[in-house]
Amino acid sequence: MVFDIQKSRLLVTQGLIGGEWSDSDNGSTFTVSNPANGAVLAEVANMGADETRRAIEAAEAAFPAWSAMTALQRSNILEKWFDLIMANQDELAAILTAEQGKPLFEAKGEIAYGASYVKWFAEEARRVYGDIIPANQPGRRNLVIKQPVGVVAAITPWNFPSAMLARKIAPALAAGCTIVCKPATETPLSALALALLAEQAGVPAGVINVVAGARSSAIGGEMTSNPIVQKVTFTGSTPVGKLLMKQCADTVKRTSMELGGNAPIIIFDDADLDQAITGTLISKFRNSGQTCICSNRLLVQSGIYDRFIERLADEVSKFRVGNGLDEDTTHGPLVNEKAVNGVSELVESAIADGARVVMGGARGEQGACFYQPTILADAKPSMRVFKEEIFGPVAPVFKFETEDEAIAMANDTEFGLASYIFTNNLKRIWKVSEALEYGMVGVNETAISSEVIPFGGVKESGQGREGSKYGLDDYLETKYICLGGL
Ligand SMILES: NC(=O)c1ccc[n+]([C@@H]2O[C@H](COP(=O)([O-])OP(=O)(O)OC[C@H]3O[C@@H](n4cnc5c(N)ncnc54)[C@H](O)[C@@H]3O)[C@@H](O)[C@H]2O)c1
Ligand SMILES: O=C[C@H](O)CS(=O)(=O)O
Repeated sequence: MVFDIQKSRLLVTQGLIGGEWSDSDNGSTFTVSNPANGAVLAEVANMGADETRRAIEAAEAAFPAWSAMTALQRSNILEKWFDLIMANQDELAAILTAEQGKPLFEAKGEIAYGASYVKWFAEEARRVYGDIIPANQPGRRNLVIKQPVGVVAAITPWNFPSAMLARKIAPALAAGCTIVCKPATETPLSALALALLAEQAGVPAGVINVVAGARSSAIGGEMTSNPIVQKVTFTGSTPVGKLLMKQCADTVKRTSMELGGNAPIIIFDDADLDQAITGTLISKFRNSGQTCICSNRLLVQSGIYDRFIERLADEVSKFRVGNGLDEDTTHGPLVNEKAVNGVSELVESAIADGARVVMGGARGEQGACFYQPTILADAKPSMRVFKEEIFGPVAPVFKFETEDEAIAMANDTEFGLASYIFTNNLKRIWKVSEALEYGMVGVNETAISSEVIPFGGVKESGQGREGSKYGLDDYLETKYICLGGL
């Protein structure tokens, strides 16, 4: 059964500032619509710099009490939040699919994935240890303690509107920080629903604040310039990430950046072809190709090139593209028409440069936000689809001859987020994994994300890690205390 989100008590259209749900100062709103059919879902409070400044001040006011709580007290509240998210998984998923478009089964998976970070950091909260360093001089003790950085600002993307936010709020609160969040303009409803459940879990007023708005640069400008904000954590495109880093420089804020990708999936002649096809379907077409770790370039060794394309086309032809709220849909729309135009332009450019359309290659007939699942053969490194993040259901397949050629092709990009290799040669696994300039390498597996691993990239894919035992470091400062005169 699919929830009617208009009847959902989790459908919130106001921002959250200092524990108060409120309209924008000037009463303006912005429209959130369903990309599958253009239906208007809600009019949401269109907040800007003034509301953001008040939210930052509310987070500052809440910080002393929240950071003074014991780790166990914060942990217990995060555990309650986890329980409430999972108890409302279906309703949250329906809201997510309605505003973002992904199929319901993927949305349910995303809700559970985001919740797993809440549970993980509820546990990690209780393990923020310090050190006692052996004295290098008599009469003193060298102590190291970890303290929360303070007020955090978080800006998140539309492609995982629930999980990307949970992946930031959970470690921030676990560390003792307070936070002001700006969800993507396309998908604010998932963020607001999460904040409502956090309030019900007992997160005190001002600890979590959410300012949604179509004036992203105004909100971001306040977040990056306000001296109260000690850290900005951003997930989104590399160009916006670079802009935010520059804006943060004037007040030397700490930043965590989860940015764009251009993942290679390298399939060697000796790969298990069934495994490689399954891995490609997941890594290329999940969320209709709108994930930061989607395989953007399929590098296939010459010996299995034709067989791989044939097998992949056979599987892709089984997709059922449509409205994510229809339970038999396997792949939904792109987030908006602008995204479809971008994907279409990249495909047309590749075709003009010699790529062969094996299947798809045109806009979907289901509606303005749909693009057909597409496979392009004879793709070349000179093409835009090799250099640019496609962010759509398009699989350009490139041929290579040797291991060294594959490594060189894979690393020929300014991005460095995820990469994948399929081979059963142990020596090759080590050589290629260590040679790839990426933050993450999947070997014979592409479903590599989880709360227990350090998610993040190198080069222009970002800095910092989310999840894992490393994930709290981004929200903690290390303080050295020299205890003398002993
Ligand atoms: N590395 C990761 O974990 C990860 C995860 C998801 C998405 N992404 C990347 O995000 C991109 C797609 O998401 P997107 O289209 O939402 O990215 P985007 O950069 O356009 O927007 C991301 C967020 O930034 C906001 N924003 C845009 N301009 C801003 C400005 N000037 N000041 C402040 N905020 C601003 C948007 O409203 C949104 O909330 C892709 O490049 C994808 O690879 C990366
Ligand atoms: O799009 C980016 C997400 O981080 C992908 S994942 O859901 O974490 O794998």
